[in-house]
Amino acid sequence: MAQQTSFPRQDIQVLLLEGISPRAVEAFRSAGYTRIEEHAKALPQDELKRRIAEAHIVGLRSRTQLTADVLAEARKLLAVGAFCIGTNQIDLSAAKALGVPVFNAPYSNTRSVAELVLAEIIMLLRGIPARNMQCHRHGWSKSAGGSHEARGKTLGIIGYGHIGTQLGLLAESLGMQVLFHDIETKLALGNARPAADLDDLLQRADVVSLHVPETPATKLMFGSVQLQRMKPGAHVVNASRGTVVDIDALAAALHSGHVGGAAVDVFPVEPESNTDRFESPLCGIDNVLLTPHIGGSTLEAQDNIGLEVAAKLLRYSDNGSTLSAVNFPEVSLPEHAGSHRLLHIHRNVPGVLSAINDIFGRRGINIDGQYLRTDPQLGYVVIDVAVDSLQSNELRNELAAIPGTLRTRVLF
Ligand SMILES: NC(=O)C1=CN([C@@H]2O[C@H](COP(=O)(O)OP(=O)(O)OC[C@H]3O[C@@H](n4cnc5c(N)ncnc54)[C@H](O)[C@@H]3O)[C@@H](O)[C@H]2O)C=CC1
Ligand SMILES: O=C(O)CCC(=O)C(=O)O
Repeated sequence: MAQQTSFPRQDIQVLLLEGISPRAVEAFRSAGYTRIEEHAKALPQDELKRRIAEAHIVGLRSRTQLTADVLAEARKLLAVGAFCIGTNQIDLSAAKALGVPVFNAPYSNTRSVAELVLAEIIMLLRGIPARNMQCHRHGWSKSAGGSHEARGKTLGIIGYGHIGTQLGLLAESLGMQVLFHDIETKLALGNARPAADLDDLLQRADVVSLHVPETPATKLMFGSVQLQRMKPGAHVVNASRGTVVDIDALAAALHSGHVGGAAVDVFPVEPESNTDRFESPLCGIDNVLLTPHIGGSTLEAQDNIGLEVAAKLLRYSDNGSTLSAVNFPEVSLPEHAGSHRLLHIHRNVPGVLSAINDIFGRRGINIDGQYLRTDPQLGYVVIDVAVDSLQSNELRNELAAIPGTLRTRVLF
């Protein structure tokens, strides 16, 4: 049976996990949403299943694993907000098959990551991680050995998207030469140049920085073969995803001295909470800067993300708009003052649209506005009609009975 979910805002349960910015909470409250449950960290999977069963809107960051298994429990779920850039922690296809759009913040922490990486590049080129450790151990090694200016060095960026391009511009302002490699053809900003291929980049870069998403193609894309192709003594930065780099191979290349240093923010296995122990083969290697997945963790970025993703969730919940959803046909909708708005999400099979229109035709109801977007799997139809609440509920019941329907909703 298709899900039917239409109710007042104060009945909508919002579940916010992983310490999402108070700006998001304020946004929900000022829009009239009062049932907001906040958690400072990710929930264990069993607890998550119990909590998500009650939730209409879920907000998470990178730790919560929204698997198909968990989503199967989410019977009331309307939408998911990833309060970050990456959405690899969410089974997007499973969410889509349930008729649940997922929204994220594709730019709000871009600058924070780029700034951190830029700082790390300077630190690595100066050999600061090891010198810092020596001083902590009461050592003193005042020497220029292995210490270099960033000016004139070559930065190789793998994944020239939002973060990669920002980083490239910042690095150029230091006088670095920027080379990049991407699977897509990208407009080179500033004086950046595309490398002939990944090997070409690896052979020429003094620092290699990874900025690709986690996909099947990027999993372990950076292993012993790629590390060996790097210039001896060159540095590696990974602030993308922990699965992209073979961390054991990186540890071996650091121990052998072939890689000069590394800065790593993301790990194949990350602690679930700040009280859990962090383990990595990179622990204890002096010339490695380790950070606890905080590339995007600045107050500025978190506030911006809180506002951006909350606004997208509210717009979908109040207005039906799916603009910038990452797994859903995108519909940008006007306001619907004076009419009831019926939302119909269905599997994209033949006959659904004519079945929808038949319902209104049979009842002699004039449609004020109709919006339709489909992709190969899913159809999303929005219908504005000037009817009363009784009629809109009857219409919704009829719409929900159409074969292939996933979810229906009425917005008043
Ligand atoms: N450490 C942290 O706290 C943060 C980490 N991230 C990670 O950084 C990643 C990149 O973020 P954005 O730049 O905003 O993403 P983006 O989507 O703008 O850029 C990614 C680029 O990688 C390219 N790409 C994809 N597969 C590739 C491959 N196999 N080889 C070469 N290039 C490939 C894409 O074509 C695209 O240009 C995110 O997906 C996320 O996983 C993002 C924000 C914060
Ligand atoms: O801040 C977070 O929890 C995750 C940041 C991140 O990795 C992302 O935005 O993709």
